[in-house]
Amino acid sequence: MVQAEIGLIGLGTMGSNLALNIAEKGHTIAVFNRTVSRVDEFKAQAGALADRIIPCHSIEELAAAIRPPRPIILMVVAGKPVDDQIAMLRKVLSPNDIIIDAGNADFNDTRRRFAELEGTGITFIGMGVSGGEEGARHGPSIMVGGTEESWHRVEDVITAISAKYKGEPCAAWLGPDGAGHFVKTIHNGIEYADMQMIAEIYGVLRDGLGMSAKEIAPVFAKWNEGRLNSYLIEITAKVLEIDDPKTGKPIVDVIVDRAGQKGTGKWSAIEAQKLGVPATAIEAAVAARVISSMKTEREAAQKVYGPATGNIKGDKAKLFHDLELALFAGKIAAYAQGFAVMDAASKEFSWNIPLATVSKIWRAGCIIRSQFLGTIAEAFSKGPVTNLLMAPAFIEMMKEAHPSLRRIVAIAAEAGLPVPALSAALAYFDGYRQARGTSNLIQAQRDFFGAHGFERIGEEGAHHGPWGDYS
Ligand SMILES: NC(=O)C1=CN([C@@H]2O[C@H](COP(=O)(O)OP(=O)(O)OC[C@H]3O[C@@H](n4cnc5c(N)ncnc54)[C@H](OP(=O)(O)O)[C@@H]3O)[C@@H](O)[C@H]2O)C=CC1
Ligand SMILES: O=C(CO)[C@H](O)[C@H](O)COP(=O)(O)O
Repeated sequence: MVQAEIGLIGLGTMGSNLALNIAEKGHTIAVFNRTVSRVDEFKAQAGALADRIIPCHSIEELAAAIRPPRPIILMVVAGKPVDDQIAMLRKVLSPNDIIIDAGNADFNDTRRRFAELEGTGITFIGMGVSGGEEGARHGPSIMVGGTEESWHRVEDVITAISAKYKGEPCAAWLGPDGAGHFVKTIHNGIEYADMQMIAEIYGVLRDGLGMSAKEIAPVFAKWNEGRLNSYLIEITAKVLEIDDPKTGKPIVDVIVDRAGQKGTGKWSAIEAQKLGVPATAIEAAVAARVISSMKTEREAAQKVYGPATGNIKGDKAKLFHDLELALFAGKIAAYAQGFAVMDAASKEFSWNIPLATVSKIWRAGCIIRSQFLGTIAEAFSKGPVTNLLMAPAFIEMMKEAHPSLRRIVAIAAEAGLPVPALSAALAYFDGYRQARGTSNLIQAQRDFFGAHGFERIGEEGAHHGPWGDYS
């Protein structure tokens, strides 16, 4: 009987494409899916690659079809399904076999799974995969967490299936236990911020300037040729061009303005808060998706307060230039936040995440791939970076772009158009570059009502204010 070199459980969007990608790279792969009928259907649709696919109708059959030590990829919905599959696998696997959770997992779950599998002889890898359907099929960006030894055991196949940036594989070992899934989570947090800021600019163009989807599409297409060049800007231009076959209207105009979310954005915001790192653009993007889901309440509130005034006036050429730079400045702030969160987590969990490598493996394959990530990679390659806002290349870019961000946030506020992620990015930048902020007043308030104490300028130790006569 032909023995597969690798196995995969979960033939959904990502799993089926990843399995085809693996088969295409010359590996025989055994596959299993909860809904068992999908397994034969998948082989039947695999065309020329079908010979390298072994369909398995039970977990026992899957284990028997793979040559030990067995590497098995899980590509199922996050949470309990992953635990259920691991529990099933534990009954049929042997010491030295490797379970690779390639879904989007909460890194806290990944850490727990590492602990639960310790001592069983089974190796566990938590692996983030990004690139959507197309990436999984032809080359995703892959973020691996686990022991370095376990990485070397799967390195050949993982690098073979990954995207390549100028020949370099977009796959890397990023540290032990939850490091890979943490980095994938923050990738998605940044993805949320990127997408939200693009949507906010679209809102200014649509509701502030009254432009149609067809008129907005070339604006993004043009921006894609410059500093904003990225997969998300590219697909935004494409999406805005496409018509709905049912109505003939632009497809975006028939889609309900309620965004879904599966958890990674929220996990990013939660972990940033836990680590004490401001990730306000990411948080704003998560909150914006939540507000978007409150459609009925929003409709009622618009009746009470009226719609945004919109109707932005002024020099169009100057406005478009400001919009492009505002998006760029917001992007710099959001990435600065995301990388700061990863840096803090790396220190907190002693992961030693190579941030230069992270930016390098995000240059191709993943959803946030962009020209900009090349500049980030260069900044990290030159040495430690406290915050991207302080890296020389970014100082220049931010100096040029932040006045535009300021103007766009002001114009949008005046017109009543919500730009929460761009506003958060601007406030973060303004807070970060302000040598004397306003927390002296907060310290005074805290000491007044709770005797919490404060530091005095130029003096050591804790101090209290002369509140006695006033309280
Ligand atoms: N779609 C994307 O762009 C990306 C997704 N991911 C992540 O990849 C993973 C898979 O996503 P995707 O392929 O999009 O999802 P799909 O919904 O297309 O497929 C989900 C898969 O999970 C299986 N599954 C669901 N519930 C269970 C369960 N209780 N027990 C066993 N198997 C179960 C499904 O089996 P069945 O056929 O029986 O329902 C199916 O094979 C997720 O973690 C997702 O977050 C990561 C990067 C990109
Ligand atoms: O990981 C991904 C992309 O990188 C997935 O597409 C994920 O589902 C996106 O998150 P959400 O569904 O919450 O928008």
